[in-house]
Amino acid sequence: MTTDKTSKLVEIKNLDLTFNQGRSNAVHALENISFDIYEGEVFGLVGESGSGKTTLGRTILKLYQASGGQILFDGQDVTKLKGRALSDFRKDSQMIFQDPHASLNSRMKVEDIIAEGIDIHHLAKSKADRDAQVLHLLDLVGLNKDHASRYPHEFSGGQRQRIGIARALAVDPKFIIADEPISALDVSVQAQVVNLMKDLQKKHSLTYLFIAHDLSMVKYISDRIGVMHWGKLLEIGPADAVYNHPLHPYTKSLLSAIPVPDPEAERQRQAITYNPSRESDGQERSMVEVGDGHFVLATPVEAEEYRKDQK
Ligand SMILES: Nc1ncnc2c1ncn2[C@@H]1O[C@H](COP(=O)(O)OP(=O)(O)OP(=O)(O)O)[C@@H](O)[C@H]1O
Repeated sequence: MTTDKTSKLVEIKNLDLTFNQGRSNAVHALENISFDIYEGEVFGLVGESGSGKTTLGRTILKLYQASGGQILFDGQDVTKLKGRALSDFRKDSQMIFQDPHASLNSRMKVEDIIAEGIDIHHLAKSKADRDAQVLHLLDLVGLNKDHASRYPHEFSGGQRQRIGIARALAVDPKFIIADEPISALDVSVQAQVVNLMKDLQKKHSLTYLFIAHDLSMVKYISDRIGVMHWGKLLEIGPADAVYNHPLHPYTKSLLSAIPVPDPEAERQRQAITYNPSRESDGQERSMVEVGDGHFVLATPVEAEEYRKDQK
């Protein structure tokens, strides 16, 4: 995978979001999140359920309003987009959802689901052009023309996710947020869908934010990985570094939960329990670069410990 480290497609600066602000049920879902996603990069975002991954994705796409901070897309402040610029942003950034069953309108034919964005953004010159685009998209995702006139319930989970991918690709986007795109699929088809997404990313020079809780699959598709917990980014680094030399105890704990295929290694695998007390001790922490491009949320003292740990 080639990553152009000079060109930032998405810049997230000190992003904050509190749901139900000022009420007793307030949730601080995003806390001072800063990171960039480079053009052509796959950025994997991992963390357990409730850590804020979906909220972060939806906030980047302007589906939720941030309480503070800034999001730049192609250098433009997302919160300030209006009119034509907003419409372009809506076309350039697409989402693939976790549950392909719930996210596809069951009363629409596949061709109309796939062509939704083409219609909204007036990207077809004629009905024949629209049909041709749909056929091309079906082919791209490994489906065929006979599938165009069918309904979502006639497909398997993996095929439905392929329809969701074709729908996202239909408008020729730059950026795709895939929110746990394989979590709802049978293990046997998960790798096929990830491989397809990887191929398409290369072919179409796409940039992905790939959200998942399973680090093993994320490692396979991502250039860099960010680890989230309780609304905070705890660690960011090259995929290999985060996977092979995790720094933050939370990342270590996440990794230790992954089963290993080798039975002997699996027998010896010890799950590490994470003690989150350091996250609520009131100490000020910032992202510190401990290794090459490998950052961890730490106090100066902890940063030293992480540096030693790395050696
Ligand atoms: N619309 C909302 N209103 C209020 N609270 C919300 C809303 N959406 C999410 N939350 C809360 O924000 C926190 C982060 O949720 P989020 O769905 O972003 O986590 P997640 O990491 O994507 O989890 P999952 O893997 O289960 O989707 C949770 O505590 C959740 O209950």
